[in-house]
Amino acid sequence: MIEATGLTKRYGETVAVDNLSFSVKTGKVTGFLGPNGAGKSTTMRMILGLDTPSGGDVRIDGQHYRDLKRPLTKVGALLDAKWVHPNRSARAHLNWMAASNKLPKKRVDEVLDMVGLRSVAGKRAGAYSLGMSQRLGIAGALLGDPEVLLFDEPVNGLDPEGIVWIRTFMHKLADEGRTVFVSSHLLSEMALTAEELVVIGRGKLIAQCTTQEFVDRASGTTVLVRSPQLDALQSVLQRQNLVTRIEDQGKDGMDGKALIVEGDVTTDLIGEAAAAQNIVLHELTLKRGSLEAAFMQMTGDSVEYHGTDEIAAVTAVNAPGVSATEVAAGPQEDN
Ligand SMILES: Nc1ncnc2c1ncn2[C@@H]1O[C@H](COP(=O)(O)OP(=O)(O)OP(=O)(O)O)[C@@H](O)[C@H]1O
Repeated sequence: MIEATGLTKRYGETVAVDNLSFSVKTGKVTGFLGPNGAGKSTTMRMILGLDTPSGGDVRIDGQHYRDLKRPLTKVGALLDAKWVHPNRSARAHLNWMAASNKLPKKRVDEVLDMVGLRSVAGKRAGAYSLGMSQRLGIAGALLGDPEVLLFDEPVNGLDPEGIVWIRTFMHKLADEGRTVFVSSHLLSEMALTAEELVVIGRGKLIAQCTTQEFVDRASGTTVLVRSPQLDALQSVLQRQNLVTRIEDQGKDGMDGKALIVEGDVTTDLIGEAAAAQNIVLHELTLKRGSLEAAFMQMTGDSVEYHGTDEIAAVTAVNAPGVSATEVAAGPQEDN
């Protein structure tokens, strides 16, 4: 478990991380999301004791990184995949890491097997592709068999096969009961990889919740209905105070009119309302928002212009019954 409380980092006038509090749970993959310059790398560096906080605190299972007796056996990290001497082989690099951290040499072959690099372990690391370098970085992070793993943008620049490999590997690590904290810009990838999210903007917390909650709260769900009696159905639903609109989604000259029902409605409710009036339905589909849409909404204007009120927004986003639209919109400004 990683726990940050009021974590702050200033670089001169720049507040890179601003009173940030969050926790990262054991046995799950937690995604760390935020626009460019949001403060993700700075936060990770503070977790690892590479930067000193200007204020607040971050602990790993109750301890500061600097107080860990054998840090690599507790926390493994991949911050920069190219942080390897280019003339060293992968095996020599890992042997050096193992020796300098008093870890058993046999562990080197184990981690090489885990990341699938054993057959190329004698090659110069400088000749590795980005995907191979990422695997080597992950092997280094796993060397001490740590409970906590931090990965900064591990899928950046990888091809689809590499991305799927990393995703599957992270799930495996979490299933083994480890704490996996991973930052990424690739939101659709995070939607598949992370069960939990910590979302920040301009150094401040925007949301901490499950990925599904984030998407649902920020972009909500709508229901799409196709029916030969759309107008009649729309009248029925409007009488129930539901917000509806008719969209033409037709292609190639086909009539593609569909009724879109907004808000937190269920397909059950609409199906039953239609049945009660003997209205025929051809399609009834629940449409969930995407992580991209939710992210844009949550980190857009609210971050840019309403930064000082985000802590209130976070409290609100975690409160039941508060719509994410209200949260994302933030307080009204008096102009
Ligand atoms: N050593 C430093 N000196 C001065 N400013 C810094 C330093 N490191 C980071 N910053 C600033 O702090 C802010 C947060 O940077 P950080 O790299 O942590 O963000 P990030 O979320 O990781 O961004 P990205 O996704 O673009 O890597 C930025 O405004 C950055 O310019």
